Amino acid sequence: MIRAHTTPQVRAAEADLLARLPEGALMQRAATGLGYAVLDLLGAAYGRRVLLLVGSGDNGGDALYAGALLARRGAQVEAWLLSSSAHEGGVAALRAAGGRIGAVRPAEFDVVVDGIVGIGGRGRLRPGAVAALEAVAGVPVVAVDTPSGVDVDTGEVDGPHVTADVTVTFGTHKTCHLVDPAAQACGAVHLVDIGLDLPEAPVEALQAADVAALVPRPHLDDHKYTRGVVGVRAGSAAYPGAALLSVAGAACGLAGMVRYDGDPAALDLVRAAHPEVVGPGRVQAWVVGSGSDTGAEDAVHRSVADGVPLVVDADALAFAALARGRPAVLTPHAGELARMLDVDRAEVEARWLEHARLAARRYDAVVLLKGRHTVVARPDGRVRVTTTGTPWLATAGAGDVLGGLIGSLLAAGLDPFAAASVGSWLHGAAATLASRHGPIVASDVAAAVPALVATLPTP
Ligand SMILES: NC(=O)C1=CN([C@@H]2O[C@H](COP(=O)(O)OP(=O)(O)OC[C@H]3O[C@@H](n4cnc5c(N)ncnc54)[C@H](O)[C@@H]3O)[C@@H](O)[C@H]2O)[C@@H](O)CC1
Ligand SMILES: [K+]
Repeated sequence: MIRAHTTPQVRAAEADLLARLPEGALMQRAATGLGYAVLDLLGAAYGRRVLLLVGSGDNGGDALYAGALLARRGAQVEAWLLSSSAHEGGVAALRAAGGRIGAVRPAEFDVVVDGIVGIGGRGRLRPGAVAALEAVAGVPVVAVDTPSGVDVDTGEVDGPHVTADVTVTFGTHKTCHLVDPAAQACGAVHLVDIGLDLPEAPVEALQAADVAALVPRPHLDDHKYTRGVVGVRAGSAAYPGAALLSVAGAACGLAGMVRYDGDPAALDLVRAAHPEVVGPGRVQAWVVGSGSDTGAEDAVHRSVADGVPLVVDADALAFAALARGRPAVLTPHAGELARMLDVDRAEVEARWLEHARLAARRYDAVVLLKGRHTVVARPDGRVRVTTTGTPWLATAGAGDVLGGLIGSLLAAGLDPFAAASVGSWLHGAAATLASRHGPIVASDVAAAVPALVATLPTP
């Protein structure tokens, strides 16, 4: 599991550790990890030109000590001090190692180390920092802890900021490493363990081993009914494709049986594509999805009345309030969530985390906000971010497959938060597997799920 802690949580853990360690030890751990990560990126130190952008706090201190490490290995290291004060010990260490400090001449650098601000950054970057970033545009950047200029605890971005190739963070991940748009500015994120003892994280991201432990697997004495039956109410005579794709997602094999209870006109098409699908009957979870035409309200009503968990997607989201307080997963994209909350789409896209949490609270249900890094929020504010996927997944019908997949996990017994986060992880990973860097369509994603599940480590 990747866990992202808040700045106050990190500060508290840091204070606890600082009290038990010799002075400067924590920063040495951080700076050493940072120095080696820069070395990794450069391939070698000797003769390489490294520019440190140094702010006034400990983030700059980390950059200076890492610069000293690189200078001792033969790199030409220059520090551009962006504030009237800088970490004194770090400045002395860099000087002692042969690094240069002061006015930086226009020169070509192999890498820029962004030590402007980390978890102590407040508000927009100051003009001097912005000018420095413009002067080094195009040079690969390693960000220290967080890309300067992004909001660490929300993942929001308001104004100029560093766009890093690599971000080296310390002790734990921060929200900005997972949540867009800030996550897009991080590049590859490398975590250096500095020994912090941390509480439960409010934001996390499942990894393959976590999914392997959560994904339902049949027991020796299971039969199709004990593995769970998922029912699909999506599609119509006018929109049979939505029925086919929702069923494709539900019929990936993670539940024991799939029932289709949509428009009878679509049932023949569904059966032709998925002969294993049966007609209406008892289920352990419903998927009420897209293309139900005018039948969406009735479909949500009947599914809620059944008392089993449900997925509410697409057209049905207009009636999501009917599922309030039920075990439900609502699966809007940004535009749909904007309508559910009566705000502009741009506001949702600027503040993913806030809006996903707000909707989960307001609808008293798990909300899965679809995006590059999908955000799954529980009413109590706990969040999982999906980091699997490929840009090729932005294709028609992919959401229908996701809804069906989550429904099958609900039917198999996963709680709504687990079903949504595991389903989203599998959906993204299956897309990557199917795509192999090339184009895909939604049915390819569903078709790749069984092979993907087979590659998961056995827990
Ligand atoms: N907390 C921890 O556990 C550890 C923290 N370390 C480093 O320490 C950093 C935090 O250090 P600090 O608390 O000194 O804070 P930072 O260095 O992140 O930033 C605070 C400084 O930047 C200035 N500043 C704030 N907002 C600014 C803006 N928008 N534009 C320009 N300057 C701005 C402030 O005047 C202040 O001096 C972490 O990000 C990490 O890099 C590591 O050394 C080791 C462990
Ligand atoms: K930084």
